[in-house]
Amino acid sequence: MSTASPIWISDLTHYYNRKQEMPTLDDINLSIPQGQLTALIGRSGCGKSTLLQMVAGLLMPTEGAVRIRAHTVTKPSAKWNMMFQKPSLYPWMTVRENAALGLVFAGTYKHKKDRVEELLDMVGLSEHKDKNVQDLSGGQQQRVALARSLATEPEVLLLDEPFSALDAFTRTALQTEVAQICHDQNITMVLVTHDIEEAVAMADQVVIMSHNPGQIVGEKHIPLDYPRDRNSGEFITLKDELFAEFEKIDQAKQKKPFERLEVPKREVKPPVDDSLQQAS
Ligand SMILES: Nc1ncnc2c1ncn2[C@@H]1O[C@H](COP(=O)(O)OP(=O)(O)OP(=O)(O)O)[C@@H](O)[C@H]1O
Repeated sequence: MSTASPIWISDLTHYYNRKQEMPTLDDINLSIPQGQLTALIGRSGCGKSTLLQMVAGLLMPTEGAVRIRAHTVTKPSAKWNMMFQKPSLYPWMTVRENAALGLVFAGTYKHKKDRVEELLDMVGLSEHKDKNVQDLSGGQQQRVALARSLATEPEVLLLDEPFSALDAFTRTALQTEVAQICHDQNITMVLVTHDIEEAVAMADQVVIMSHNPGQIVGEKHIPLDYPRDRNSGEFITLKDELFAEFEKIDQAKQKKPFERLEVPKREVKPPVDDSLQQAS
C-alpha cells in the first residue's frame, strides 16, 4: 500500500507571459489531505491543466509554491504520476512492457515483476498481457497507462481528463475503478475535468475554478461511499447543486468578464518552509 501525502498549494500565481493583464492563475491556495480524491472543475481555459502541471512538477509557477509532503515540487517524480487524455504508450511494445516501463526506468522491475502482473490483472488485462498495445481499444490502452502509473506505487495520481476520449460505458467503468483503487490504496488523487458527473462520481472534494483570472471560487464536499450509485437521490442532488454553483459563477462572470471574483482569502499554511529542499 502506498503512503500518500498531502499536497499544499500556497499563494500560487502564474503568468505565461509578461504582457498578460490578468494572471492565468491568481492567488491559488489549496490543501489536499492524504488520500483525498479531489476534482478540479471549471470552464475551458480557467487554468486547471496549468495548475495540475505545477503539481506534477512539469511547470513552475511565477509566484508561490506547490509542496507534496515536506518537499517543494520543482521537477517531476515517480512519486507523483500523471495520466493524460491520451495514454502515450510505446506502440511497438507489449502491454506488459508498457506497464513495466516506470519500474524499468527506476531500475526496480526485476524485484517488482509480480506487481506488474497483479496490476494488469486488476485493471482487467489478464488476457492481453502479451499483445502489442496497438492491438488494444482506447479504453484498454488507458488501462495499460493506469497500470503503468500505479506500478511505481505513487503517493499522488494526477489525472488530466483521462477518460474524455472514451465511449460512455468505458468511461463510466474506468471512473468507478480508478476512484476505488485510489480510495483502497490511500493514493491522493487530483483529477482535472469539465464533467460534473465525473467529479461527483470520483471525488471526495470538488474544487470549482473560474476563469480570467483562474481563481478558486468554491469547494464542495462529496460525502458518498465508493462505489457510487449514480442513480441515487444523494448523487443527483449533489450533481444538481454543483450545476447550480456553476451557473451562479457564470452569471457573476458575465457581469465582470475580466475581473477577479470576490472570494474569501483561503489560508493554507504548509507545515514547514523548506523552499530549498527538492523532491527526489
Ligand atoms: N504554454 C502556454 N503558453 C501560453 N498560454 C498558455 C499555455 N498553456 C495554456 N495557456 C493558456 O492558459 C490558460 C489556461 O489554460 P489551461 O490549459 O490550463 O486551461 P484548462 O482549464 O485546463 O482548459 P481546458 O479545460 O480547455 O483543457 C488558457 O487561456 C490557455 O490558452
